[in-house]
Amino acid sequence: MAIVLGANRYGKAENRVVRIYRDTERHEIRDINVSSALRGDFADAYLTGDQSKILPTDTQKQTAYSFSKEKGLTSIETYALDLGAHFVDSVEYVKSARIEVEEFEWQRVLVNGEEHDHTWVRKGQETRTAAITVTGSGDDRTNIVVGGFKDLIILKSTGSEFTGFYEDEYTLLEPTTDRVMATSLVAQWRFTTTNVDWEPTYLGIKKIIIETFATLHSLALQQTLYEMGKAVLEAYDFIAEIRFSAPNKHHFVYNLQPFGVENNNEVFNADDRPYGLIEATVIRDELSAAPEAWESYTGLV
Ligand SMILES: O=c1[nH]c(=O)c2[nH]c(=O)[nH]c2[nH]1
Repeated sequence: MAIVLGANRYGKAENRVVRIYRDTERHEIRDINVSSALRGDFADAYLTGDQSKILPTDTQKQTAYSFSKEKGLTSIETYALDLGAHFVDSVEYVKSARIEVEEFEWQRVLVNGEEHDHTWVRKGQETRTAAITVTGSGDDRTNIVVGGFKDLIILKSTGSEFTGFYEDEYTLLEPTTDRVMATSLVAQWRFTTTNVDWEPTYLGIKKIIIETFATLHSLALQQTLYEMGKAVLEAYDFIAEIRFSAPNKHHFVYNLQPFGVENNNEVFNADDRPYGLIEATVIRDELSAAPEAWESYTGLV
């Protein structure tokens, strides 16, 4: 019985294209995960290793990024149709193209009740957390409460820079005065009392953190964390300390120059790893530490 090549297709999976429309003060964002797969006259590549009919998956990737600017990314259906038609129409060996797109939705943050021009949180709620430690009884009773949240995904498309950093012989990073800054924020704060109106306090702290992220012209994620913590401690005298863990979700400007396409901070590759991980505690220095407050049991909180 003969052995033959059956169904086959190939392409580039999961290109993380972020397109910012920034022609006016009020930016728009489209954030997608796009994959392309081609079927056609590709048997030679499998059977003999002849690649002469193969449009590289790298080329498919470049096209996905460039089309977000050349054709625009205002609806994923049109974008996907444009991309698919391009592969089928321009490469004679391609008989069909499948384009799959996931779109991540973002919601504008409110600052003083008004929609912000260039800061969003990812749709889908963050997870609220609490960890308490009760020790002793009667007059010896202590209650330590830590509130917080995790997975608050927040992004600003301008108002962030990173310059003037220490450089050595391995430094390649170029300074930038205008970049996308995004993180999946974890924040935890320790209360000095249990006499707290928990619900409005949670909402109030979250609001301060989001508003500070949006409005502070950031010189680094480090500075943003400190200013967010400081603002929370200034607003709530019963918070002793706040801790942040913030992965720097890098958005690298995609190089479209080889295709003669201008990219003025409009098309980004949202890289998932490696990521910078910036952590900080902001604390009132007159208060004693409470190390047991931070001894995680599950690792979840
Ligand atoms: O806000 C930042 N802090 C850093 O420490 C850092 N390092 C880096 O490469 N990019 C950034 N961004």
